[in-house]
Amino acid sequence: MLPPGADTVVVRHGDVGVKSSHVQSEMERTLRENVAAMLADRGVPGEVDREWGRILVRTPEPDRAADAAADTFGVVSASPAVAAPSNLDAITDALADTAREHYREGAFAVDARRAGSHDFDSRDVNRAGGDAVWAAVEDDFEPEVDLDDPDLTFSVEVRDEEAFVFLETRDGPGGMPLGTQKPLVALLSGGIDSPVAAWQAMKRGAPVVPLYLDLGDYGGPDHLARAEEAARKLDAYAPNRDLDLRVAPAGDAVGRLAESVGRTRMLSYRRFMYRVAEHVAEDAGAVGVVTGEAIGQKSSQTTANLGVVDRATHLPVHRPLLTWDKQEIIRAARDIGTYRDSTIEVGCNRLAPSQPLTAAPVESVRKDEPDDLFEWAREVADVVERAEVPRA
Ligand SMILES: Nc1ncnc2c1ncn2[C@@H]1O[C@H](COP(=O)(O)OP(=O)(O)OP(=O)(O)O)[C@@H](O)[C@H]1O
Repeated sequence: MLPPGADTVVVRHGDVGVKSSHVQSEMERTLRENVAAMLADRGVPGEVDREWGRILVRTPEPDRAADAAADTFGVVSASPAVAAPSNLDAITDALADTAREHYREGAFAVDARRAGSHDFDSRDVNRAGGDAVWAAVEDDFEPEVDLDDPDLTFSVEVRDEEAFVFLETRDGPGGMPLGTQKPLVALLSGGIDSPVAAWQAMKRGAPVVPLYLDLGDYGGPDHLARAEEAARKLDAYAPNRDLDLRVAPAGDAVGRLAESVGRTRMLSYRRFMYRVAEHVAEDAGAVGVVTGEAIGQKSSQTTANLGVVDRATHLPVHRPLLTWDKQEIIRAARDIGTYRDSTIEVGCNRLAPSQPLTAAPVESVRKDEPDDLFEWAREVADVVERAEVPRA
């Protein structure tokens, strides 16, 4: 619900506020750029300013602008609002106009916050605002005040020169502005988990370089399409970043592993995958790898085996979903829009041996895997290609 004459979106951010003033200022600058990029990507007109620990979007389309802001990493919430001069008369006028437009029944409250120097305080705004709302509607119905559980809350934020009146607060993803961390290579498969993991890393400010290993005969024709679709969905959260999917042709290497390695095959495959990711990271200036692995989800993801596969790379392997249950992951995938209903036959399943080891000693994994496994990884990384992902 928008107040009449709504012309601004008040955007709040969270973690940014706990940094030193220099870091905070940098982060706010990045957030401002990202909100502006999100608006531009969606064709929403607006000017984005930074003021007193808030981002303000001045826009003729506050509804769409609030949605765009609420999809931007680092944003805690966004409220489409009408701006008024910060004096009691102007604020109560805006509240009365808003009440006439939207207050039809039930109980209401006025919830004011104030910062800066004024000759009134927030209790004065609550009192005068409450009277104004009451007077605006009392000829039509009997208004009621309920400060604990109102049906409609008239919110007011008063700052030095301006005040903002709004009725709703849309939740953003929270986290930190994208670009405030160094990038990570996101291993993106055609599955449900890896896009959620990449999104989580992005939410904490790290841009991702999406990497897909094309498993050739061990994959499936729609795996690549799935990975591309996931990259496209992620790209919609980061319009000013390069989220083209990088595709590594790993079919030959995987075929050779299938022929030559037994019960530890999946671990060698994953060690190979991390090595490819490491080389791609070096080329892209990324400082780590992010995957959708979770403890115990597969035999290669036991606590013991995660340790074995980590030894293949000097880069940290980040696993945001490490402790998540599948249902939580599915819920998150639905929320962020990367969930695909139909399950695919995963290439890894075709590659998996019938009796994989759940706690393989790293020495025996190394002994059984081809000596030149990591050379294959280098060769594959050298011919990685970009699949340009058309915008969503
Ligand atoms: N072909 C691939 N290309 C890139 N990354 C992959 C590939 N296969 C697996 N991964 C990475 O390894 C992680 C664990 O692999 P696993 O076999 O459990 O994935 P999956 O079930 O195919 O897909 P997901 O984990 O995305 O649901 C994935 O979350 C992903 O980060």
